[in-house]
Amino acid sequence: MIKSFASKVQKLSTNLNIIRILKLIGTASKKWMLISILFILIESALFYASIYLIKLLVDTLSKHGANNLKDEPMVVNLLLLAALSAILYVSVKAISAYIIEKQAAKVAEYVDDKIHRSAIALDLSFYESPEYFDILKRARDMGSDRPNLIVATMVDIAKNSVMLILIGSMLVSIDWRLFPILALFVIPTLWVRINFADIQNVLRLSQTALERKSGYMSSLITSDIHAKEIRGFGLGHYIRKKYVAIRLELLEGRLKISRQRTFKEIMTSSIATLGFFSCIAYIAIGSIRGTTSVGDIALFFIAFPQSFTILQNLSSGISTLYQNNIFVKSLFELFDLKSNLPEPAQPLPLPTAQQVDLELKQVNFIYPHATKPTLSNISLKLPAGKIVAIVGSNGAGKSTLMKLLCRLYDPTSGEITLDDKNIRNFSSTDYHKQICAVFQDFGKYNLSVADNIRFGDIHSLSRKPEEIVEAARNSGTDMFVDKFPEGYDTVMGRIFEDGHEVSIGQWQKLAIARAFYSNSRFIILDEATSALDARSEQELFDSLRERIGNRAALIISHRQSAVKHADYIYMLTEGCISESGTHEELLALKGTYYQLFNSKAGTT
Ligand SMILES: Nc1ncnc2c1ncn2[C@@H]1O[C@H](COP(=O)(O)OP(=O)(O)OP(=O)(O)O)[C@@H](O)[C@H]1O
Repeated sequence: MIKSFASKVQKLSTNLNIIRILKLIGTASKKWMLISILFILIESALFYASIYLIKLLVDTLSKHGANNLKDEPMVVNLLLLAALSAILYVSVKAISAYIIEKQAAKVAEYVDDKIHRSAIALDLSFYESPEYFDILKRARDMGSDRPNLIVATMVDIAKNSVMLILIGSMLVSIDWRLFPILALFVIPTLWVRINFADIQNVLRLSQTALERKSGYMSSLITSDIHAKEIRGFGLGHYIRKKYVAIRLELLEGRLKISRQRTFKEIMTSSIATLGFFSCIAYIAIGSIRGTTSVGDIALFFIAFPQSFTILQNLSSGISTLYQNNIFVKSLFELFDLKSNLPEPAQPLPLPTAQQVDLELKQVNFIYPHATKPTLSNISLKLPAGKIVAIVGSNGAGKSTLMKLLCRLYDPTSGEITLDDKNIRNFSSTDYHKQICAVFQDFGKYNLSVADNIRFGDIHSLSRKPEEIVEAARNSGTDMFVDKFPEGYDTVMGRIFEDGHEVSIGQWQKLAIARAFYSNSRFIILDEATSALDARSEQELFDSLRERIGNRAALIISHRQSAVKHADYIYMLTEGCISESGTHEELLALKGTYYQLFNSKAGTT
């Protein structure tokens, strides 16, 4: 057991990330960390002083007897000092609690912000990976309370360690054997707690995916997104039962461990209590035989239960740290994740010329974790000021190509160039400003209409409010916004009380307005008009060239009406370009493009 305990302690010191946690706490609130340390020292010193003064008092009383008037001032002084240090001790303890709360709040704020910063810095591939979601879930599960708990536990461990040294030295002054005997009896409790914290951590790791699944089931039942289908198909109770089954499975795993731990804790706590009473018996015998002074007996009865409590507190503090280590580890894992899109050491300046082309040259792409390529040997050009379209059946790779153009992923091989320079040579912030995309699953921001449009160019300070109105007009958004009493200040969506819900097509117009508002050189529309009525769609595409000004546009669509005006069209088939040309040329070819738009399923 001793060997196993030693290896546990070693594992504990290497695995607990203590240094890194301390660094994190220091970075989050250096001032409050130093104040905390100061208060730990003051509190411990006062605690020691108040106990030691009582020992001196008892010694003085027992030496001369209470009727010795000569010692009266001394007794009064000792009494006053003991009372004063006890009052100071409780006051400092109360202030310490406030300091810990303040420090913990600072750490929680810092951790929260760092999680958000890390999540923002990661590229899209992390959001499409289950492993990343597991890390993110555990890091998010830190919650706002867990950093508080960790800070409070660390402070508690520090305080208890200092007190243990002070109280231990008191006990050693009575009899050196007392302290090691007590420690020896407490070790099994610590061993069991660490051991089970370890087992619990392994269980938590293995349960993360299932926890996420249960969270997903719960969100299906409670979210507004699925509310219609859940009711329409009567799925509510089916999903609820699945949720309950998962929760039961999770609970059973945890309870199994808790049952084993309860049994072992009863055993080890009994051993510790036995040690406690053995020491009392030892001192009681010493006092009967007259080998221990009355002051020492008083000191023992005050200090000994305290040292027992301190040892217990230390053991539960360490096991709390150990239990929370899985979340701390995930937090640091999240902080350590690096984007798969490296930034150039010396980014090139963006081209200044008006007319620059965006080009894919022999691009191949395989999704992370996928086994076969989604795009193979793609070469296409989006010339300055031109409108280019990409068509293809479901799963052909159109949206993937768009993700590469937006540099949400880097090609596996081949290159994408802007003005003949590989886009990897530009800083991603600079490059992202060159491209603006309306995705199939575009964002719906429950904010004002103006904010929804302004998000297209949020960093520019020189834009005028009239430009928001112009973008709204170009996308057809003005037709419904003008009817709102609060116009562009109207809050969209129904999440907030004063929100105004609009139709999916109207949301889509708002997303297009956002793209039009942006100052990018290139606009990509991926099925961006799928929810628009036929007239609005036709109007938009018929005059797209005027609406986008001198920018180039890439249109991804299944509809002939959306692509027929394009200067050039690429047909994508199973990740490869199978045909290319103008609308008329492709129809004349009578190949896949022709079949797509002239088959019964084809849309016009
Ligand atoms: N995140 C991903 N991870 C792995 N594979 C993916 C991922 N996203 C898409 N794929 C694969 O890439 C293929 C192409 O998907 P993509 O979304 O690019 O097709 P699409 O042409 O836009 O289809 P649609 O017309 O239905 O929108 C899919 O069949 C799928 O197998």
